[in-house]
Amino acid sequence: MPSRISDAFRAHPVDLHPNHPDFTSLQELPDSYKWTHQFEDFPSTPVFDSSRVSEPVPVIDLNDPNALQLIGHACRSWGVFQVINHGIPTSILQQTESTGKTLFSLPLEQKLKASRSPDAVSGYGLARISPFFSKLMWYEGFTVFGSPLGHFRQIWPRDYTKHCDVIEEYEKEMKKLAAKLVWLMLGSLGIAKEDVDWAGPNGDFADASSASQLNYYPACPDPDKAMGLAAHTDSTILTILYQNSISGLQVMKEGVGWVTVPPIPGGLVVNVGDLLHILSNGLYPSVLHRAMVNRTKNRISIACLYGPPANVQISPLPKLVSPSQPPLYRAITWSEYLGTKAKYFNKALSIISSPQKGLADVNDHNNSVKVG
Ligand SMILES: O=C(O)CCC(=O)C(=O)O
Ligand SMILES: [Fe+2]
Repeated sequence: MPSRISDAFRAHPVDLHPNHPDFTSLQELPDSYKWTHQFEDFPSTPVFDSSRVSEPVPVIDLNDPNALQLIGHACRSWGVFQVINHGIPTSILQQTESTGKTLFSLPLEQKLKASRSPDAVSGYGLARISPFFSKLMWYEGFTVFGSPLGHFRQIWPRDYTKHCDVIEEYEKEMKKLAAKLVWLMLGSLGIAKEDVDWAGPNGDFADASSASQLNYYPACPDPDKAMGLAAHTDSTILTILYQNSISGLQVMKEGVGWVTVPPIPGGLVVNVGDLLHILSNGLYPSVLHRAMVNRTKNRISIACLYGPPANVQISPLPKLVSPSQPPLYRAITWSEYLGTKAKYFNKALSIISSPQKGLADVNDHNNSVKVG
């Protein structure tokens, strides 16, 4: 059983590099990138009820005195919301975006110097979820877990320190915001600091782990047939996503279908991840989401993937369990969950459902089905 985050990935290597494309050289969408409804793994065949017009994804002002209730409602009914007045200086978000842009604009051979090795977490490469789909995604990404120094030195032999500083500052701010959001999300369920022993003596989640995921979706010659990042839920407690001004993120709203989350100036998207789904005993569903691409514009997004210390057992919080609400999931560490996700992808939550009925479901794997 993996005891560290990196061990979870080492146990499930994903070989991503041999055919890494240079998107700038492709004038037409190759067949291997064409996602169509004819393919059974096309992940966007929602049960779409066109008679129901969706409300927009909630936008919550963190200075609003009702923020706690609004967050609770958003988590329960959407599993996602946007926040404004979150306290992260715009300059930090802009500088991080600029580092991302600089990185992805480099020639392919330069980026490949920082390739993520098959059994590692950090580095440049395709989407980690790629092996679960027969079609390729119009996407490139760079994951930072721990220090980016080694990779950044390869990419920018001269000015790597500048970019390392940007990422470090971004991560520091994001971790602060993430801890605040976790308490708001749990607080809206009546959970107090003393109910979460791994939050640390000050309740500041000092031992929490996080990774930064830079996502890049180059302009695409045939965006209606392409997929940026296929439908998935995040294996986190929560994810904070910054998107540049180009729209692309969509979330699945039950009974409605895919709903676009439009970028709002200064706003950040907050996703409920699988581990919060578990902690909340299913009250807050992890949100199924995907990213679409654009014909003329390059899109960048930056995700802060926030989780607990790697070895803490995560299970439905005792306050949310009762004889009428038995625990839906067994206890699991983040490392172990990442290993389960790497193996079973969107079936991971049902695999750890309690009592262990999930194993029987493994064979009817269907990527379009929301788990949990
Ligand atoms: O680019 C986006 O909008 C989504 C990114 C995402 O889902 C992720 O990084 O997990
Ligand atoms: Fe995601």
